[in-house]
Amino acid sequence: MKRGSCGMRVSVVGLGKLGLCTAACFASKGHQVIGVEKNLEYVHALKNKQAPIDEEGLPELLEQAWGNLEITTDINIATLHSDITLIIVPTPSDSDGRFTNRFINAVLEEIAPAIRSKDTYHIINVVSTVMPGSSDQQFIPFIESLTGKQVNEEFGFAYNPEFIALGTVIKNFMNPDMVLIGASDSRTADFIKHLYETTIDNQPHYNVMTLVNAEITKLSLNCYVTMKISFANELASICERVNGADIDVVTQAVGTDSRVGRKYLSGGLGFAGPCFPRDNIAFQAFAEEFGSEARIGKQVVAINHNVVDRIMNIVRERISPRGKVSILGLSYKPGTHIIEESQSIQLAKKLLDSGYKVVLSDPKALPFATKVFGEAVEYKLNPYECVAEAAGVIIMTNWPEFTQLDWNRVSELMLTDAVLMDSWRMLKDKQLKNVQYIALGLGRIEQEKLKTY
Ligand SMILES: NC(=O)C1=CN([C@@H]2O[C@H](COP(=O)(O)OP(=O)(O)OC[C@H]3O[C@@H](n4cnc5c(N)ncnc54)[C@H](O)[C@@H]3O)[C@@H](O)[C@H]2O)C=CC1
Ligand SMILES: O=C(O)[C@H]1O[C@H](OP(=O)(O)OP(=O)(O)OC[C@H]2O[C@@H](n3ccc(=O)[nH]c3=O)[C@H](O)[C@@H]2O)[C@H](O)[C@@H](O)[C@@H]1O
Repeated sequence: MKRGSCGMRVSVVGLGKLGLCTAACFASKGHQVIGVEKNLEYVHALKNKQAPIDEEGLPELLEQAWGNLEITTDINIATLHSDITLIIVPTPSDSDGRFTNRFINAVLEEIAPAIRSKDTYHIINVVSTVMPGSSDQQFIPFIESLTGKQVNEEFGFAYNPEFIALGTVIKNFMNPDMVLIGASDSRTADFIKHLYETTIDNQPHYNVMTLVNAEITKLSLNCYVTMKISFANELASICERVNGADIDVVTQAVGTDSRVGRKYLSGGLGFAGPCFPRDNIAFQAFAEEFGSEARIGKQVVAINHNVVDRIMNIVRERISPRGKVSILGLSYKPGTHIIEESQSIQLAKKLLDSGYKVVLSDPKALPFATKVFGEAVEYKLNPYECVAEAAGVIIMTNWPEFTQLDWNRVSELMLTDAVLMDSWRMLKDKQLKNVQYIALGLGRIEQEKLKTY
């Protein structure tokens, strides 16, 4: 990177799934970015112009970014040669469900000497998801004590979380619905707003507010979206009991009302992954800390857990114990290998506990599943091998690869009159022979119609 070129001077600490994409987005639009990472494997790959993580569009974006993107392990240099530091390190959940700030605090300790020595106004911008109250009660007093400097006099502080989903990180970053800026003062807020205005491709809402309101907003939005998912899943469980009912017809119509919206309203497996489940638990812990109770949140989580129980009930009703059950899809959503909180993994555990023989297939997640199950289950990359001689096949993750399978061949490979369960109704328009087809969210008459289609 040529120092002194135009653009704002930005350092990004933590070049993981979110941080690397963020650094590359800013650099690709001409900002001078210094990325700091402590994982030496990542640093080595990046210095060799390789992306160490798998994210759609990242290699191409890095090609545009390299001229403005420097990679280092030296946080001191990065802070000295930038005007704003974005902190995007993990905030794992503690056993009480609260996010821990220990990695952020470690970064604050590391950048403090450089901030202390600077005679310019430096902005510290936390992007990681944190518990409400963290900025005012912990981070700002901590920085003041480490640097001897006064917030809003000699440094600015911001909380500026992203609303992006894995697999679409770059697209979401460049085209957000909103940019959320919690800031200690207007100078800090204006700086960050300008940084986004000169980077992103659309004109989103800029929601500028106090730090604590931004912290609450981040968690609230994720909890609201999961509430929509659980609403759809509860509706799906009701539709299943009603002759002729079809969850998709209902949710698609409900979603056309602009007060509701169609996104995240598909009845299906429910939410999983590294963000939504833990955000709900953290929101409950936050409410309880302030003497309140997140009553809706508790139900959202309970309904989410119930999806696997609904599937297990159908398995127990229709497949005798010791029968072979094949699970198609293990990752928490298509396009990723991540199995954190995945309902497929929970289902496989319950099947094993109930004495079924379990075979797993997934385009990307098998190596990660082996760490969970060892030799207790069978693994088949080829879905046709996975379903052979199965008394039950359950489609869990909605990988497009599964829709494209030859389903006549699948049903021939399965035992005669075996159970085929479809969590996302991917096969509802297909002609299926010799199987008991059961789709979550479809009432009984609807299922019969499909069988004789
Ligand atoms: N991944 C996502 O799509 C989203 C993540 N978030 C939040 O962003 C934060 C980061 O998440 P991810 O990027 O997924 O985590 P990640 O684990 O993929 O990346 C974090 C990176 O920070 C590095 N790191 C930790 N301490 C460091 C230090 N002192 N100096 C330099 N590097 C350091 C780690 O080595 C790692 O590469 C979390 O709070 C997460 O909840 C929020 C929205 C979306
Ligand atoms: O705070 C975070 O870290 C991020 O968490 C989620 O991102 P992510 O977990 O990557 O994935 P999503 O694509 O949103 O999917 C989450 C889960 O919801 C499920 N889902 C989604 C949509 C739906 O209608 N139903 C449903 O069950 C998916 O199957 C998946 O398990 C949010 O979508 C991001 O806005 C947020 O920034």
